[in-house]
Amino acid sequence: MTKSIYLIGFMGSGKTTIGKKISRELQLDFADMDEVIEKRLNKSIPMIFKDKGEAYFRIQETVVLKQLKVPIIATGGGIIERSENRIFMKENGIIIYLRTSFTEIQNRLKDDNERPLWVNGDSKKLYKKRIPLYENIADFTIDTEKYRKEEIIKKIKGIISFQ
Ligand SMILES: Nc1ncnc2c1ncn2[C@@H]1O[C@H](COP(=O)(O)OP(=O)(O)O)[C@@H](O)[C@H]1O
Ligand SMILES: O=C(O)C1=C[C@@H](OP(=O)(O)O)[C@@H](O)[C@H](O)C1
Ligand SMILES: [Mg+2]
Repeated sequence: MTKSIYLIGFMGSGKTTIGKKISRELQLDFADMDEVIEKRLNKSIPMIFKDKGEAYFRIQETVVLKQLKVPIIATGGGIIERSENRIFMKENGIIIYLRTSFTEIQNRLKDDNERPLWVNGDSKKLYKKRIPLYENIADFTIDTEKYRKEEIIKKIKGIISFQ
């Protein structure tokens, strides 16, 4: 395993779920960036946003991104917000974009209250702003509605086996 696999995509696209499954099936180390940040700060994401604000969270994201050296990394949906994150992932990894329609995201996150930017603010506007950012840096794009989870995992396994 030379380069890390970065899973990117909007909130609810399945980065955490799929990343965990792949790491289990391939016996590869995995990191979910949100989990790493929550453990480091001993605070939930909502509490970090509430107590420290989004800007502070974004700084923590960049610090963690640059420190993580494991094969499979599930990023947070906003990792593409900062250009230094985009550049770092492009230079240090293989980027797989889990593409999901906004309607499907709404279905998956309808009861969610763990994502401050989903619960508050204009998530549709955020979605539209971010899609080009995901698309521009992706080395591979997988439609998470067109394929079942098992098929998504099989595709990612294929990408890993070729690198
Ligand atoms: N391919 C998929 N099809 C249907 N539901 C999914 C899929 N991937 C993830 N989910 C569900 O969507 C929700 C968000 O998944 P999660 O892995 O936390 O996404 P992310 O880390 O990208 O925000 C969870 O309830 C999860 O079970
Ligand atoms: O889209 C975003 O800005 C965020 C997505 C979340 O991760 P998931 O994409 O895993 O939900 C988490 O990093 C935080 O709530 C911010
Ligand atoms: Mg996640």
